[in-house]
Amino acid sequence: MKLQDLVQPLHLLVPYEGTNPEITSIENDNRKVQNGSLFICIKGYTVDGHDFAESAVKNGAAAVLSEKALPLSVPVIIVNDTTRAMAVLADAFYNHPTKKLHLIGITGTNGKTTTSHLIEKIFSDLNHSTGLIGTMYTKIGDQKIETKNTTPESLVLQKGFQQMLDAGVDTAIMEVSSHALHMGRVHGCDYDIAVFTNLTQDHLDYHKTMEDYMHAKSLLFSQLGNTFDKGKPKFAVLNADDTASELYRKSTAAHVVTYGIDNEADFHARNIQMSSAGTTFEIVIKEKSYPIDIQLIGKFSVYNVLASVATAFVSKIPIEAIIESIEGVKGVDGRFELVNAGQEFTVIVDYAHTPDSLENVLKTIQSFAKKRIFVIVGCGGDRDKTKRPLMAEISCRYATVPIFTSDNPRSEEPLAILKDMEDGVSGKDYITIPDRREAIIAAINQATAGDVILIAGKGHETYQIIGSNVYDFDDRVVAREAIEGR
Ligand SMILES: CC(=O)N[C@H]1[C@@H](OP(=O)(O)OP(=O)(O)OC[C@H]2O[C@@H](n3ccc(=O)[nH]c3=O)[C@H](O)[C@@H]2O)O[C@H](CO)[C@@H](O)[C@@H]1O[C@H](C)C(=O)N[C@@H](C)C(=O)N[C@H](CCC(=O)O)C(=O)O
Ligand SMILES: Nc1ncnc2c1ncn2[C@@H]1O[C@H](COP(=O)(O)OP(=O)(O)OP(=O)(O)O)[C@@H](O)[C@H]1O
Repeated sequence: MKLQDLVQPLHLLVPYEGTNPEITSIENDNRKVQNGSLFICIKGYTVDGHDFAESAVKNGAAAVLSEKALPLSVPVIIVNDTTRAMAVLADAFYNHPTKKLHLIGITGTNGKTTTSHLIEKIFSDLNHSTGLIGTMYTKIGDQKIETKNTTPESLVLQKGFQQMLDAGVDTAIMEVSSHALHMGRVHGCDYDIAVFTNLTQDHLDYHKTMEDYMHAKSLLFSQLGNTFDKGKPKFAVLNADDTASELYRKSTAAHVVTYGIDNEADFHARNIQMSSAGTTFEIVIKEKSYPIDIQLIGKFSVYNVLASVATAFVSKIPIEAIIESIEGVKGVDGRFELVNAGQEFTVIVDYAHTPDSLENVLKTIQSFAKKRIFVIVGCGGDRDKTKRPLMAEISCRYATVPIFTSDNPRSEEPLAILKDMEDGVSGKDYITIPDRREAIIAAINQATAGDVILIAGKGHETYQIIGSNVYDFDDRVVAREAIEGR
């Protein structure tokens, strides 16, 4: 693609009419630049990409996109915000792939991964070829690729969509983080359906206030309403029981459908009955009631199911097929996952790492636990510090034996993170064991028949980040070894 054509969608104040090289790739990392690349300078959190422009040109860059004038031998195109411009160019370079996909975006504090997996299951059970982008991995057809971010940056994202099309994928389901929305990573994605799960405290290290966090998520819904050229209606699927939905309703020009339990909604759950094996309820749609018997537990699972049912329903999948598919879901990796090695007590590994999700999971455990509840919990380093005392307080409120430990301390001192947690529970009973393996072993060694142990925070993760080192660590493996070694 010629440079002048490529930069046209940027609608530059003064259109670019300089030399017009053929652009063979777009890169924002000078180490990946090849002959003919357009190098985009991004001011990062650790380094400034503008400092690598000269080296990019040496590596073969045919042009550079920058936020300032640079003395280079190739054309330099200047824009105010290279990150946003990169999203527009990536979409154009890969020929607007999301216009050819049925694209579903899911945002919210909790439940994005679970809901996206449920939706993906429904579509693939109906022989759709699906793609999935989220915290656990990116899936393109049958191939799974490890990811660094829940929502990758725009170049990776748009290339991924193009690869999906090449692999015959027709439906892409993606988690959309508030960071990605705020940074403009998903700018240019043509969503068909945007789903909101819920909004509770998280990521205040980045967003600073809940208002800013709530507003960032609204961008998905305003973006949804802006494009009508796919020849089919667009839908915002909102949680009627979460007050933030009001803002998202106002933000979008798309059709709004709601789901809920406590308030009236287009997809309404009633007669919810929970056991330790699963949940039954009725889904009421347009005054018709459909019974469903799922293998997931907790009120939060009912919300995730309702959001998935609503999304599939507005995608014109028959309700009977949707229900059959969801009833077949046994669980999602690292979400309320049982570790069973023949022991007489229950061990659950769950990804709950926000106050709200921890409380939901502990409440659910409380509803069936007959004896003591142990919780092993930590808080991530270099992340929202205000969560720490709250996570500790919730643990002490619901668990008989709260054990505070480490969870990816990163560059922070583990004991300092634990101190922040302890500040939320002075005078309460808890145990502090900084080493996560020792904490798990201690709980398992103390447990007796009928107890429940929740190992919270890491779910599907298979590592522990201490300093800048990444160590192999899987709560499920450690728990199994501890049970076998008892
Ligand atoms: C704060 C943040 O968002 N950081 C993201 C950012 O990294 P960064 O700003 O540190 O980048 P940098 O290393 O300073 O580099 C700046 C520029 O120089 C370039 N560079 C750099 C070095 C070099 O030798 N040559 C070169 O050209 C880089 O390619 C880049 O373009 O760009 C990286 C590549 O796109 C991201 O992976 C990284 O996300 C990190 C891992 C991160 O933790 N992000 C969090 C805040 C995040 O986005 N989280 C959300 C939600 C998670 C949740 O819901 O729990 C997510 O969607 O993941
Ligand atoms: N709808 C929900 N409401 C509240 N808590 C939930 C909900 N769904 C799941 N959870 C809890 O939150 C944890 C994380 O769930 P999930 O991975 O689906 O969320 P997520 O939004 O993808 O999280 P992240 O953005 O951190 O990746 C689960 O392990 C469970 O404890």
